[in-house]
Amino acid sequence: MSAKISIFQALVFLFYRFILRRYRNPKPKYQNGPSSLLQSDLSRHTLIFNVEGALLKSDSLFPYFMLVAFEAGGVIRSFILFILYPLISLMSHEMGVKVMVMVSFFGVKKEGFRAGRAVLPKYFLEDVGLEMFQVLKRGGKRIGVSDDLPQVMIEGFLRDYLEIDVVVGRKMKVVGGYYLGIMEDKTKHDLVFDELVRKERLNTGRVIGITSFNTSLHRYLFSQFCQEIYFVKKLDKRSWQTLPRSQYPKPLVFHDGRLAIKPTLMNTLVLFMWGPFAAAAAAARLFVSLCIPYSFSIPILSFSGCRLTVTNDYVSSQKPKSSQRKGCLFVCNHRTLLDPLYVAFALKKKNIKTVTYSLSRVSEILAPIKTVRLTRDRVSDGQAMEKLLTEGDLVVCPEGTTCREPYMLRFSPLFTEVSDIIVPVAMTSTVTFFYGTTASGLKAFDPLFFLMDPYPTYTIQFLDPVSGATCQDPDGKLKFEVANHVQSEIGKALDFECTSLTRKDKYLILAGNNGVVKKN
Ligand SMILES: O=P(O)(O)OC[C@H](O)CO
Repeated sequence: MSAKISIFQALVFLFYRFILRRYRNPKPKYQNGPSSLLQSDLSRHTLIFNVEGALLKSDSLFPYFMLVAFEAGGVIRSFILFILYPLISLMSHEMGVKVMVMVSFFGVKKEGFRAGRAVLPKYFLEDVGLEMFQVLKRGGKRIGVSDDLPQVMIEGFLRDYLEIDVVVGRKMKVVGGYYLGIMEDKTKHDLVFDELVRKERLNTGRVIGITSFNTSLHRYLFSQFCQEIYFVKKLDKRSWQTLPRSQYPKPLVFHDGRLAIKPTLMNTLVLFMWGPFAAAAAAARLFVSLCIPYSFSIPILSFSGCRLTVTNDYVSSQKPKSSQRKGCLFVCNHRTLLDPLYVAFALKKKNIKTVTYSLSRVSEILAPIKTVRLTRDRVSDGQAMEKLLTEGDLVVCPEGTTCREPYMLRFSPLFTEVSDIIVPVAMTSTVTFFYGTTASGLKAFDPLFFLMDPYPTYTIQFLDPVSGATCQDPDGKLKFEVANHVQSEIGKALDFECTSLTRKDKYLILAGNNGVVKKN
């Protein structure tokens, strides 16, 4: 009998152990760096990683909150965040984050908040550690969790650009459509995370956690549900390389925001110190370019920091006889609204005209060359361009909108029908502090921001002329072929990738509208 009981007891014990193993959390295996995962097959595993602790290389969240403060709140708000930083750095990590969230988000309209999708992805991508990215790429399912960053700041970057399946950031409290500047309670956040990981555990059974030593909350939660936990040390991060642009899962073609520099503490200090000089520089440069003849203004502007390099000068004698009666049609890729003006500088000609689409009234008034608005009606726009060509040289940017990155948007083919000779112009423009373009901001400030930069730089390359599509084109294909050819010639000259993206695509991503400008 006693033998029978002991067999029964052993069976119960075995069963109990089986149940325990299956349904209770086994002790997780703690590992040091996640690099050993590079050798394992993770395709059936779920990887849960801490965004700020294990994916981003930098230790400071200040630049990201500064971007929100500057782009969504304005200069004064960003200045407040900057002067509060010494105090913030004396606070506990949690309190510091709370203050940064409050300063950057308080009173910002939820509906109009686009920085998370349009501005931050560029800066987050430039901060991703290559080693960690390679580990994540191997995972079957990837879950990104943040203990400190609001969901609205990380969701766009993680989902749209890194293709992370689930993102769990901190939710923000909203009253009357405006952010209160307070994140939801941590315990609520923990519950969401807890629930998610529990489900994941039941679905896949194999959950690996990757976090850092600093995130106490996730250390506890990760240990509850993950079979293996990997810890990233600050020292590991320092040796990580940055994810190169060529390995971005989705290319970063468009981004918005005025700041062209990551606002680290030091960069922000420099930006605020440059502020008063920036306003003076913009005013002086504007005056010089409007009121002084090119022969004098060009050297003065270059002395003030505006740089223009013309490679492969355009020789007007290249112009063939057939177009002698007309002006020359210059077709360029579009970097800023000042492209046509820089073509005029390069040619040292003031009598040059351009057609525009979404130029603000202020920019039209300030423009030292004649600008004519397009209507997006093929016939009347074509006639307007032909008329302008009879008056002299014309600059056209057929992308219809600017692009900051090394990509070119689709070339609208209308320009091919108005001239039998086209001069492609390859342009690049670089800035140090401020972008002179915007999709969702005030376009009237575009030229000012460009001129406020310490070294606004342009490089212009005149390419060999190509024939237009003014001759017989029965099936209407020629104009597209010519437009694509001009695009690819410019692309080759600049080493830019040609895309079929349009103005509409850009505005949908950055501003949530289709980029159509209201007639006024
Ligand atoms: O970048 P966008 O859309 O403001 O385009 C600027 C162009 O100069 C419009 O004609």
